[in-house]
Amino acid sequence: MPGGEVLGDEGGGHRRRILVGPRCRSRGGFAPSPVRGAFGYRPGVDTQGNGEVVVVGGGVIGLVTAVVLAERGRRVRVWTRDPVERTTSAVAGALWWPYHIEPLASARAWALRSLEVYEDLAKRPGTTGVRLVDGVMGETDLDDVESWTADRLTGLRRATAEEYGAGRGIRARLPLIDMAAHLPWLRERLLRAGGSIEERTVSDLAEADAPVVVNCTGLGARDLAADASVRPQRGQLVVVENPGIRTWLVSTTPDGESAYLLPQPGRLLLGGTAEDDVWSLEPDPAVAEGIVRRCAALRPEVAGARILGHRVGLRPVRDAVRLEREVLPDGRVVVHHYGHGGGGVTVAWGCAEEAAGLVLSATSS
Ligand SMILES: Cc1cc2nc3c(=O)[nH]c(=O)nc-3n(C[C@H](O)[C@H](O)[C@H](O)COP(=O)(O)OP(=O)(O)OC[C@H]3O[C@@H](n4cnc5c(N)ncnc54)[C@H](O)[C@@H]3O)c2cc1C
Repeated sequence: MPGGEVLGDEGGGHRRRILVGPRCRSRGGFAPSPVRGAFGYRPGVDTQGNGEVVVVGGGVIGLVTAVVLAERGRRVRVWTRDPVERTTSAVAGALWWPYHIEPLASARAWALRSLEVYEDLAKRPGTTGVRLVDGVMGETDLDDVESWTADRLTGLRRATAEEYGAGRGIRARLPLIDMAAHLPWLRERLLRAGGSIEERTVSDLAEADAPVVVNCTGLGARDLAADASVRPQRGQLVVVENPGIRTWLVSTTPDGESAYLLPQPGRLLLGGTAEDDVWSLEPDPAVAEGIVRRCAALRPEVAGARILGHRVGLRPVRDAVRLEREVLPDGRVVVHHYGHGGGGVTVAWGCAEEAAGLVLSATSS
């Protein structure tokens, strides 16, 4: 991993690959703390004031939350079972649009806040992986979109028949994020802000030896927070050589299947599927064939494009994103922040700021 320093790599039960950045090294770093007390927490430690936070989960939600906290002066350690490249977040397309995420009103507000951040990051696309790209969202009414985006979308208008003959749609310039570049960039930003990242699997949130723990484990919260209401929604994508498509396109067929084309640097992503309660991470060849067929019906040049690979991810869907504070019996605070469904990238900055607010109010009261 570029930029970070690996401090430790222990054998035995826990993998412990720890990355720290320059600010962290200069002030002594975050060595892994020994396990203390019945819950791995040292009784009698200041539970309010020392500003230290453990964020469990290093997907887009955990990393952005950690960045916001670290840049607001908190000492932040991220504990993640998987390196960023193997998270659901790394599978995402990732177009800015609140999709399969509830409650919609909050998701839209978080999305609009995140839009501001992404528009700024898009000034440095080569570094951040964020670009503003034109495209068409099918089966969508202009009035509906205008009602919640309040003039915030660049170039928003009805799509012409030439742009989208398949039906009604809107055209806009939206953030399209290359997660292969963006997640490592977020990781570096966190390290630069003094945070650290440790690869370790947590079996109990009380293991974290900090006064505040933020639970950003996505689907992992099923076990970690004993929350069966967060469920997998399987999504499959096909990665092809780009035959020259520069704009994104999202469409729904009359029988409710989705088809989307997202041009990313060096490749074109074709989607997709949304299968509730399916756990398999194996790409299904028949599903892949259907995706290519649906996309080729929209953009015929895709039909012969060389397939570079297949991707599958499990969206952590929930009736509502869980963003709330829980006080443990020993006085420590857990902020739960998971269940972002198909819109985690879209809302990341808005809801991370809200999560950070819960953390900061817990440590300042
Ligand atoms: C095919 C597909 C396309 C998508 N397209 C888009 C899109 O265009 N736009 C958009 O906004 N969103 C999109 N999404 C949704 C988006 O990917 C998710 O909403 C987002 O990745 C959720 O992020 P997360 O950080 O909560 O979860 P994850 O990325 O799953 O991260 C969870 C983290 O928790 C860690 N963890 C879990 N359990 C434990 C444990 N016990 N101990 C330690 N660590 C643990 C994991 O290792 C990981 O680091 C798409 C998803 C899929 C599958």
